[in-house]
Amino acid sequence: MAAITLNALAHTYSDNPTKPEDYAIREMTHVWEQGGAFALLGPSGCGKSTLLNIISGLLEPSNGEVLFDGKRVNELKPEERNIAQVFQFPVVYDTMTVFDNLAFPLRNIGVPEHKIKSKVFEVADILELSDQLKRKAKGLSADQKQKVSMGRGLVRDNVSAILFDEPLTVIDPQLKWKLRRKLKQIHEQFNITMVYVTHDQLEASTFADKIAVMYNGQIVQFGTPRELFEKPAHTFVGYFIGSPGMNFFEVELKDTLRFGDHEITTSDAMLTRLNAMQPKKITVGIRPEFVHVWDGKNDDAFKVDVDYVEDLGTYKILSFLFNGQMMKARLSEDQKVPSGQIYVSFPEQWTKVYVDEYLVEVADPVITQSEETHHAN
Ligand SMILES: Nc1ncnc2c1ncn2[C@@H]1O[C@H](COP(=O)(O)OP(=O)(O)OP(=O)(O)O)[C@@H](O)[C@H]1O
Repeated sequence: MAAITLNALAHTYSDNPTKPEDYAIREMTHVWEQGGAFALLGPSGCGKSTLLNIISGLLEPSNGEVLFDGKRVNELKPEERNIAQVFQFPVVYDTMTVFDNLAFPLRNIGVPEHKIKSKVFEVADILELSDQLKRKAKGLSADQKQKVSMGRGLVRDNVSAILFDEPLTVIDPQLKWKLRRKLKQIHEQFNITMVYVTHDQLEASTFADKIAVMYNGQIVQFGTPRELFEKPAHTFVGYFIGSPGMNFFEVELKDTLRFGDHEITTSDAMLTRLNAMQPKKITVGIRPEFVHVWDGKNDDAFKVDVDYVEDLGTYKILSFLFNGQMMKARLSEDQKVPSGQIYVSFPEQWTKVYVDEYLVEVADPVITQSEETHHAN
């Protein structure tokens, strides 16, 4: 088991890289702590597989270091890194039995046969493969084959980490949740560092304690599913996480934040910070879940036009035009379905401000004891 550190790591497939876009992995420093269950989440082509292959040693990075428990492993071959990797498509030897498939990594390193037997039985039991051990792998279903692939990673005692590269792609939807639960159980039982690559936010948040969101070769946020939802550190996280994603609109800084004729409420501390930054582009984001839709007229709220309401069973998505821009609000099942002109507001706590796509944060105002007493009264 190991902590995996990526130190000033970068990778390009180009022979002559000249600009950031030439890099599949842009320089990053990142730590996967020992024993954690992590997900690496991002759209197709953002660099997930490249990063995983660098960790496992299948690919040599152009720059930077990979460290396991603080020890540089760049020069170690994949088989010397004690990393198990489970790919999209199961890697099994069809002509061998399930037992022999599971025993393979142990036989390779000369483990005595009696030890192999007990280890294979233990892992087969966890993966619910005990009654399949004598079968040839060829006849197994895709999910059983994928379990054998995972099992091959788990039989070795000294495995530092298990890397999963979209392991459920070929699994039937109704079996996916079962395998996912199994992975979670294995993580709890073995306390192994696990990194799970996916482009599916549901898969990421059901598996991982912490998710690294990757975009254009960079990890733009590393946080719990809740942090990614409540406090997206980058506009891409706001857009990619959530269904539908965050509403964004570009504002101007003129004493206050303005979107057309509308003033967007924000703190004085935020305005001071923004004035100091002199940003070229300021974007405001609010999640549909946090847009407040008023039942009736409210002079403190924005007057907007309803475009349409989509009924999704247990909730509804209201689309409305705000200063000519389409935005969305999530309505609960029992909420009245509005039409025509309605009033919405954006609670300040959930209204996030981004400069150059990154979240701008200001410290919460310090409340002194006397103020607290005053508020309490
Ligand atoms: N062998 C290669 N040679 C050249 N470019 C490559 C190679 N492998 C990947 N790339 C490029 O590097 C970038 C990152 O690809 P990578 O496969 O790591 O992304 P990914 O997030 O895993 O995508 P996917 O989910 O589609 O597998 C992409 O632009 C891709 O085209």
